[in-house]
Formats: sequence, structure tokens, C-alpha cells
Amino acid sequence: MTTTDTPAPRADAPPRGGEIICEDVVRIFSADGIEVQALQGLNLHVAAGDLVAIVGASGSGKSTLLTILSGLDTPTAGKASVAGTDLLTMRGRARVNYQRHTVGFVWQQTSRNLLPYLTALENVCLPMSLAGNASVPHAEQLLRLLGVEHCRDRTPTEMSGGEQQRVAIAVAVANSPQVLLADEPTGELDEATSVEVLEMMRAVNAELGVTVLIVTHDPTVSEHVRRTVQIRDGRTSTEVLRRRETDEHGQEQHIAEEFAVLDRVGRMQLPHDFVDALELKDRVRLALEPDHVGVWRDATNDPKPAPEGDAPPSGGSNDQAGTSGADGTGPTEPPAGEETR
Ligand SMILES: Nc1ncnc2c1ncn2[C@@H]1O[C@H](COP(=O)(O)OP(=O)(O)OP(=O)(O)O)[C@@H](O)[C@H]1O
Repeated sequence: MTTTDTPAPRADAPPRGGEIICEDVVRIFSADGIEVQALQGLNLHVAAGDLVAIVGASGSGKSTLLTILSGLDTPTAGKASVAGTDLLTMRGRARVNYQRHTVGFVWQQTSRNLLPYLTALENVCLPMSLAGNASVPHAEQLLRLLGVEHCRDRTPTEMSGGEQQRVAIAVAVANSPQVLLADEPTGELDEATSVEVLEMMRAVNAELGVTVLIVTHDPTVSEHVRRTVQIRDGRTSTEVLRRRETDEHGQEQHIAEEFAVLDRVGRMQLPHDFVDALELKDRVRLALEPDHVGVWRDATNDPKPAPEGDAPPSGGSNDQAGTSGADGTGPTEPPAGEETR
């Protein structure tokens, strides 16, 4: 293995994350004459240097999205670019370079991330060697950043699951990618170890400036990221944004606000619990108000008389499903986060 003294990335290096843009991405699989539309016009924008979790039920299209973003698959239609690389037109050598330099991956199965007969240091040096610039000092610095310098000379079987995933993160960022993609990185770990690995993802995001996208079933993941995007039926449906605020008593508050995602042509998916709570189905009544949109159950065939007061535009019940104004709030409305829960 060749070694050169390439300077290691500085902890105070400026952010160099890549932007992720998906517009109306469609992926159709054909198997045994049956077509499955795994992504049905998915829209997603992740800003450079952001840390985002993608959540969703099994079969919602998460892995399909990640496989496209990692350059292992190509969308059937739409637009997708990562760090300025167009993923639909990328071919041959450009694809290899993209996978080697632009993106790094961490997969759920530790066996897929690390070669079992190499030590942690050798595993981290390997992608650098393939790119022609292996640097032992850089690999050692990454192992230190991930808190696994003590595993330097151990093979994967001599490490715990959490240590293996930390080394896997070091491998994934060895060639200084602009985007780090992780597919269920905590899927095989217990809760405490999962938290450690997620904190390491945050550290890599903060220290190296790399954009991080984590696909997961794990609900605790969303507590560790600023933004969680939910995919439903191959489309982005809702988002939760988290931030910390200090209240008037000097106490730190964790604020989580949930938003419905509106696509470029104005489509949105109502959260399941809203639909269930008001028994919405087939069609709903809509009303444009000065600062919000009202959504009502279609009561055309409803035997119940409509109550007085805040009535829908042309009769029916006043079961209001949700509101969203230009700024998401109105003078008498609760904050956006409370509106959608
Ligand atoms: N290669 C394929 N051929 C045919 N259908 C596929 C293929 N890959 C995925 N699908 C289908 O596309 C849909 C989305 O699958 P995907 O694996 O992206 O979902 P997911 O959200 O990652 O699910 P999970 O959380 O269970 O991994 C599913 O209906 C799946 O059966």
C-alpha cells in the first residue's frame, strides 16, 4: 500500500458539502411483466452541509432513493443531481469517479462496509489507495475523529458492532466526499450504541462539513438530526424540523415542528393521523382563507346536520383537517408544529 503525506483535513476547514436535488424523480422496476413504481415523482432538496434523516415505512422507496443517490442505479425519469453531478446522464468513468470521490456510503451490514482480513487502518487506507493518494496520517486522524484510534490494528472480528460502524464512517469519508449516504447505519446496533454512531455522524458533518443523508427505520435517529423527511408511497410527504431555543428562564428547549411537503405543482399528502381522525376519504372540501387553507370531510352523503358556526364553503360538517397559511400560522392559529400534529 503506497503512502503519501497528504495533509489531513483541518477541523476548522470551511464546509465543503454537496447539494442534493431531486425533482419529480420516478423509478419504475419491471419484474415478471409487472411494473412497480418505487418512486412516484419524488422531490427533495438537501442544502450543502446539512444533516438529514429519511424515514418511511417498509417499501416506501427509501433504499431506491439511496441507491440512486449513490450512483448504483439510475432514475427512470425526473432530475437528480448531487454536488452538481447529473445522475441521469452520468456514464462509465464518470460514475466510477462519482462513487470514489463525490459520495461515501455506510451500509447497514458491517460486512458490506469493511474487508474482514484488513485492519481498521488498512480499511481506511484502501479507498485512498484506489484513488492513488493513500495517507496513513490522514487515516489515523479519521480514526481519532471517530473515536476508534484504539482499533487501528484490529480486524473487524476484533471490534464491537459500534466500533465497526465508526470505522465504516472513517472509510466512507476517507476520500473527502462531499456527501455521506448511510442506509440503516444503526440497524444492527443496540440503542446506546446507535446513539454513539449517530453522534459520530454529527461529528463528521460538523467537523468535515460533509452533507449527510441517513435512511432509517429507527425513530430515535430523527432526534439527532435537524431535519427528518418522511417518504410515503415513493414521494416526500412530511418533514420535521428540530431546533434548540433558550426560553426566558434560560432553559434550553427542544422545538420540533412538523410540515407537510408541497411539491412544485401544489400537491401535498395529509398526514395519516389527520386522515384517520376525521375519516377523510375519496374527496375533501377545500376553502382558501386569508391566511390558511381549510380542509373538510366531504359530508355530501352524511346524515348528520352541519353544526352552526365555522362551516365549510358549501355545506357539510365543520371537521377541519388542517390549516396552512402563507407563513404557516395565523393570528389565532397554533404554531405550525402544533397544527400538523
Ligand atoms: N429491483 C427491484 N425490482 C422490483 N421491485 C423493486 C426493486 N427494488 C425495490 N422494489 C420495490 O420498490 C418499492 C420500494 O422499495 P424500497 O426497497 O426502496 O423500499 P424501502 O422503503 O427501502 O423499504 P425497506 O425499509 O423495507 O428497505 C417496493 O415495493 C419494492 O418491492
